[in-house]
Amino acid sequence: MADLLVLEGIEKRFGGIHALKNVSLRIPENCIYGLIGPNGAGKTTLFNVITGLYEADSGLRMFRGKALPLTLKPHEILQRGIARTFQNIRLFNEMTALENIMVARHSKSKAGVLGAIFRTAGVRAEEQSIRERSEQLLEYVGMAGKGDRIARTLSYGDQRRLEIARALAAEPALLTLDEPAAGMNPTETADLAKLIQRIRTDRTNVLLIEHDVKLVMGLCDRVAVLDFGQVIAEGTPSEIQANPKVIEAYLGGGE
Ligand SMILES: Nc1ncnc2c1ncn2[C@@H]1O[C@H](COP(=O)(O)OP(=O)(O)OP(=O)(O)O)[C@@H](O)[C@H]1O
Repeated sequence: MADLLVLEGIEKRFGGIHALKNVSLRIPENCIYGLIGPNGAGKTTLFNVITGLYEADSGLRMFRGKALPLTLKPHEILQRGIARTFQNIRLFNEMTALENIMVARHSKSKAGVLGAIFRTAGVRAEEQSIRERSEQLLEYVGMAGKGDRIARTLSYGDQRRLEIARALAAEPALLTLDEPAAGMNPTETADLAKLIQRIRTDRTNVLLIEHDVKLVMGLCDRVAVLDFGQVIAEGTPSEIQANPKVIEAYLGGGE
C-alpha cells in the first residue's frame, strides 16, 4: 500500500525535555490511523509537528511522496492537504455553525480583494457555492438544520462535529483529530465512530490521538504507541493489544 505520511527520525526537545526521540512512522493511504500512549508520552507534540504548530528539531516529513519541510507553517501544511481539529475546541463562538464552515471554505476562495469589495457576479456565484457546500458539510456531519445556531449554544457533541466539518471544508487528504471523543457520552462517541468511518469510506484518511483505547481499537486500521517520546509498537489493533511492551507501558503508567 502507498505511503500517505512518512516521518523519519523526528526529534523534538523543549529545553531539557526530550519530547520526541527518533520517531519514525509510515501511515498508509486509505487508513484510519490511531496514535495512543500514556499521559505525557508525546502524542500532542507529534501531532503538532505533523500539522506545523511545532517545528521539529530534526527529521524528515513526507506527504504523498513529497517532502514537507519542517519549517512549514500550519496554513502551508493545510494547503498541502493536512487539516486538523484541536483537543480544546476552537470554533468562532459568536458565529453561526454555517458561518464557521464558510470561513474555512473562504480560505479556498478564488475571489480577490477587489472582487470581494465590488461583489462582482463571479464573486456572488462563488459565495453561493461556498454556502451550498457548507450546508452539505453540515448535513454530512449530522447537523442538518443547525446552520443558524450560534456555535457556543450547540451541544458539546455538535461543537466537535462542527469542528470536523470545518476541517473537511478545506478538502484535506488527511484529517487529523486531536482527542475527538474527549468529554463525549457513549452515544456521542458511537456516532463519532460512525462519522469517522464514513469519512474514510469517502476517501479522506484519518489520523487520531485518542485516550479512549476501546474506541481506537474498534475503529483504527493501524495503531502506533508512543511511550516516553518513542514509538514502542506499531501494527493492527490485535497486534498492539497482544504486545507485551504496550501492556507494560499502560500498566506501568497506571492507565
Ligand atoms: N510547549 C511545551 N513546552 C515544554 N514542554 C512541553 C511542551 N509541550 C509538551 N511538553 C512536554 O513534552 C512531553 C510530551 O508532552 P505531550 O503533551 O506531547 O504528551 P501527550 O502524550 O500528548 O500527553 P497527554 O496524553 O497528557 O496529552 C511532556 O513531558 C510535556 O510536559
